[in-house]
Amino acid sequence: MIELEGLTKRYGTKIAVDHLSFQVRPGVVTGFLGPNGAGKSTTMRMMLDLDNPTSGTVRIDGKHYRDLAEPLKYIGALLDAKAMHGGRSAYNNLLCLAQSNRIPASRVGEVLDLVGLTAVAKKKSKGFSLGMGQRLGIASALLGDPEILMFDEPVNGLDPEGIHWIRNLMKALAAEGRTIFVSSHLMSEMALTADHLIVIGQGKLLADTSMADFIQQNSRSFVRMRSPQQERLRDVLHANGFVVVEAGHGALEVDGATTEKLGELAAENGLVLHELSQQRASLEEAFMQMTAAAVEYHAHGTDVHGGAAAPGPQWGPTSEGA
Ligand SMILES: Nc1ncnc2c1ncn2[C@@H]1O[C@H](COP(=O)(O)OP(=O)(O)OP(=O)(O)O)[C@@H](O)[C@H]1O
Repeated sequence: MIELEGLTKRYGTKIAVDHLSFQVRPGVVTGFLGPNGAGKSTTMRMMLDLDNPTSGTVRIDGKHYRDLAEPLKYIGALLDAKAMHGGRSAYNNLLCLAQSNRIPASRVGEVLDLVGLTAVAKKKSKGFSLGMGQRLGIASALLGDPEILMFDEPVNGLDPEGIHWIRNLMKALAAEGRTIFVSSHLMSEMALTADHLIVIGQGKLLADTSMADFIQQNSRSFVRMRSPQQERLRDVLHANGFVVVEAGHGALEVDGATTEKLGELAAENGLVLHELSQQRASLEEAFMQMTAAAVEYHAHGTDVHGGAAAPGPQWGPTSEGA
């Protein structure tokens, strides 16, 4: 368990992290999202005592990081995969880390095997590709077999096989009851990996909620219908009080209804349907909807909503009521 209370970081007049309070719980993968410059890396650095908070606290299983005797056995982190000593082999990089945390040398071979780097264990890490460096960083995070793991952009530079591997690794580690905290800019990937989300914007907490609730609360959900008898279908829907939007290509979009209800209504009226499908926005659309006002760096002349069909933004933290 990781607990943040009122965590704040100022750089001069800039508030990078603004009174952040949340908990990262064991047994699930928690995604950490926010637009560029939102304060994710600063927050993660403070969690690992790599940066001092201006105010507020972070507790790792109830303790401050600097009070953990052998921190790698409590919390493993991949923050910057390039932080390894390039002149040392993959094996020696991990061995140094293991020795400083009284971790047996046999564990080095185990984690190299786990991340698929056994064949290049003796090679200097400066010759590693981005993906290999990322795997080495993940190996170092796993070295102490910690209960808590933090990954900043872990799929950066990984090929599809590597992305699949890290996704399953994170899920498996969470299923073992570990606390997994992961940031990523790849929304499609996050949607497949995370169960719970912490979203920040301009250093402030915007959401602390389950993935399903986040998408539901920040996007429009509707049923899409197509029929060769479109006009009659529209009349029937109107007569039954539904709000119908013409979506082009002969499709109608109906808000606030289930596919069951609309299918039955069509059948009662002898209407043929070619399509009846529940549509829900993606995590990416929901994310852009929520963070639109908190984006620090906009590209000029670009619609940041990317055509997301959604009502006006909802502000303030959302919560599962946990
Ligand atoms: N050492 C520093 N000195 C001054 N400002 C800083 C420093 N580190 C970060 N910042 C500022 O703090 C804010 C948060 O930065 P941070 O890197 O934590 O955001 P982020 O969410 O990780 O961004 P990204 O997604 O782009 O990596 C930014 O406005 C950044 O410019």
